[in-house]
Formats: sequence, C-alpha cells, structure tokens
Amino acid sequence: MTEDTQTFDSTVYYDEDADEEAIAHETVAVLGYGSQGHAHAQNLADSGVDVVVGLREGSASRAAAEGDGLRVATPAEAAAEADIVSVLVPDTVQPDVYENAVEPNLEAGDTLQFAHGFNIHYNQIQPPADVDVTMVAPKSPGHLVRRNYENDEGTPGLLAVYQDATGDAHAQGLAYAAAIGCTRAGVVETSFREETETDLFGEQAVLCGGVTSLVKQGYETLVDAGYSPEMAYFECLNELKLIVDLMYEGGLGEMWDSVSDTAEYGGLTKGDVVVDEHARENMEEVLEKVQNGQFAREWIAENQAGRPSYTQLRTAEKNHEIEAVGEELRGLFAWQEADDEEEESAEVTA
Ligand SMILES: NC(=O)c1ccc[n+]([C@@H]2O[C@H](COP(=O)([O-])OP(=O)(O)OC[C@H]3O[C@@H](n4cnc5c(N)ncnc54)[C@H](O)[C@@H]3O)[C@@H](O)[C@H]2O)c1
Ligand SMILES: CC(C)(O)[C@@H](O)C(=O)O
Ligand SMILES: [Mg+2]
Ligand SMILES: [Mg+2]
Repeated sequence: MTEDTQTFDSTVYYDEDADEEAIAHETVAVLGYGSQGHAHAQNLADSGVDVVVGLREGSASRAAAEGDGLRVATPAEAAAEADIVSVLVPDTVQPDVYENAVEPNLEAGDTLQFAHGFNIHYNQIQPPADVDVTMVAPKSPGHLVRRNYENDEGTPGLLAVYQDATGDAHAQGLAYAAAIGCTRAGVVETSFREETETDLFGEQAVLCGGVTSLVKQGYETLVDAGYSPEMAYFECLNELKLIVDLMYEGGLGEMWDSVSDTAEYGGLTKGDVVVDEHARENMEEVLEKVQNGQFAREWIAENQAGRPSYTQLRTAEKNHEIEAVGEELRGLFAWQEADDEEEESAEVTA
C-alpha cells in the first residue's frame, strides 16, 4: 500500500444527499425476483415508488412476488411500462433478456439500471445513446438488503453512471439507492469498470472463493491428521462467523483485541505462512484475468457450453464431507433455531 492509497478520497452519499423526487414519479420495472430482485422491488415499493416486477410466464418467482403484494408482468410488458428498468436477472441471462424484452421497449430518456457492471463493462449489452445507464450495487447479498431495510438499517452500496443522456442520471441513481436503503449506510461513487473488476476479484479471491478454500483445507488438514470432523467443523467454519463479526464491527483491530494474546501471536506469525507470497501471486493472476476479460470470456463460454464444469464443481462442493457434518451439527445446536426463523422470512424461490 502506498501513501496515496491510504487516503480515503471517495465521495460518500447519505440520505440527506438524495432527492426522493428524482424517483418519486417514476415507474420501476424490476426484472427478476431472486436475491437482489426481491429486495430492490420490495424496498422500492415500501419507499413509495411504483414497481412492476418482470418475470417470465411460468416463473416460480411469480407466486413469491405476488404474495409480497407486488404487481407482476412479463419482462417485456414491465420494460414497456417503466421509466427505469432494473436488470436483476442473473448476469448470464441479462444479454438475452435485454435483447428480447428490454431493448425493443426502451424509449429515449428511460434508464437502464444494474446492480453489477459485468454486461456493460464487457460489452455484452450495448445500450442506445439516448437512455441513461446507471448502477446501484449493494455491497451485500440481496437477502440482507431486504432484512436491513426492514430493520431500519442500511446496506452500503456503490453508485456509478455509465451514460447520462438526460442530465438526471446521477440524481435518479442516488434516489434509487436511497429508496432501497443504501444511503442510510453510505453510497460510494465509482465507475462500472471499478465496480466490475473489484467485485469479481473480491468474490473470487477472498469472499466466496478464497474463504471457502481456506475453510475446506483447514478442515481437511485436521481430519486427515486424525481429529474429529466435529472439532474440525467448529474450528474452521463455525467460529469463522464470530471472528468475522468482530472484524465487521471494528476492523482487524477489534478482532485481535478480543482473541487471546496466544491467538494473536500465533495468527500474526502463521497467517502469512499459510497465505504466503504464492497466494499473493495467485491473487494477482486472478485479478489480471478479470482485468483483461479472460475470466468474462471463460464464464460466457462455460454458459454457452451448458455449464459442464460449473455443474461438476457445484456437485463436488455439495458432496464435501464438511457439508454433511455441518448439517448434522447445525441441527444439534440452539443457534440454528434463530437463524431458521430469519431464513423463513427471507425465503424466495428462483
Ligand atoms: N446475489 C447477490 O447478492 C448480488 C449482490 C450484488 C449484485 N448482484 C447482481 O445482481 C444481479 C442479479 O443477481 P441475483 O444473484 O440477484 O440473481 P438471481 O440468480 O437470484 O436471480 C434469479 C431471478 O432471475 C429470474 N430469471 C432467471 N433466468 C431468467 C431468464 N432467462 N429470464 C427471465 N428471468 C430469469 C428468476 O426467475 C429469478 O426471479 C446480477 O447482476 C448480480 O451480479 C447480486
Ligand atoms: C454478494 C456478492 C458476492 O458480493 C455479489 O457480488 C454477488 O455476485 O453475489
Ligand atoms: Mg458479484
Ligand atoms: Mg459483490
């Protein structure tokens, strides 16, 4: 880290910076009712915005959206009616949904709104010049975007404007971020490129990929050395949440303060032995493939081929011993009851 990267100079917006009027009289089509879709649609509606959810005929999400009191139409009908089209179907189906349902129904001055920049940044969707193109990307799984809103809490988010045809794109994007609850926590100004590249890198190297590999390899190391799977599960997976909660609340420092000196000394001396300079080189390689578009091409080709590797990897992950051990242990301990109740209220079907 250099001295200039230590200075936090990004613009951060809060509730008082957003003008609700910039979205109050618009109709928003939320395409998709999955992780992000159900949260954006319900939060927007609860904030007083007119929402129509766009779902395919026969979509299993239809019952969930209607059950939540929302109006449902086909993606094409919703896009035709809306001033703002919020594209919240999976990244891999967005180009197809855009081509068939959105593009023919876009009018000059409409807004295309995303929660991730993949398809714009890697040119899979090329919008006409006369529409606004914005991104409000919550830095969180969708279910927490809804849960936080209901609890009067916020979810941090990013705001980016790719194309400002009307001159209002920024104000409208900020109002959208406010309506889904992001300005309660803070919204950071960014670009489609920066969001796309950092988001892909983060989920691959640290949040989803890096951390699951660390957990599995820690678990396997203990079990292969003869320790019980239950001990390995608690040590390498369950307690991770409690440790991460401390980092979330007060940074690395709060975590180091809370653990014993023995854990702190052991962690400070052995952490870099495990995640060493090779891991750093591997991270740089992962980042390079995100930056040069190689990962995007790989993921697009994988989908075009019917997801053969993805399916295999998903099955292997599901069948990892740690999953069976976890399921059994989670059933035996009291913390699971509270989690189950929360899950039920957040449940949506894809
Ligand atoms: N999952 C997250 O927490 C998260 C976080 C930040 C940003 N994002 C971004 O939000 C966007 C949506 O991701 P998600 O994970 O919420 O999606 P998801 O996989 O949860 O979306 C599923 C929804 O899309 C619909 N759908 C699936 N295929 C469809 C098709 N061919 N045509 C029409 N509808 C279809 C399903 O019926 C369902 O309602 C993506 O751009 C993603 O990168 C997601
Ligand atoms: C929730 C994440 C990982 O942050 C998001 O980026 C996603 O793609 O689901
Ligand atoms: Mg992502
Ligand atoms: Mg992310």
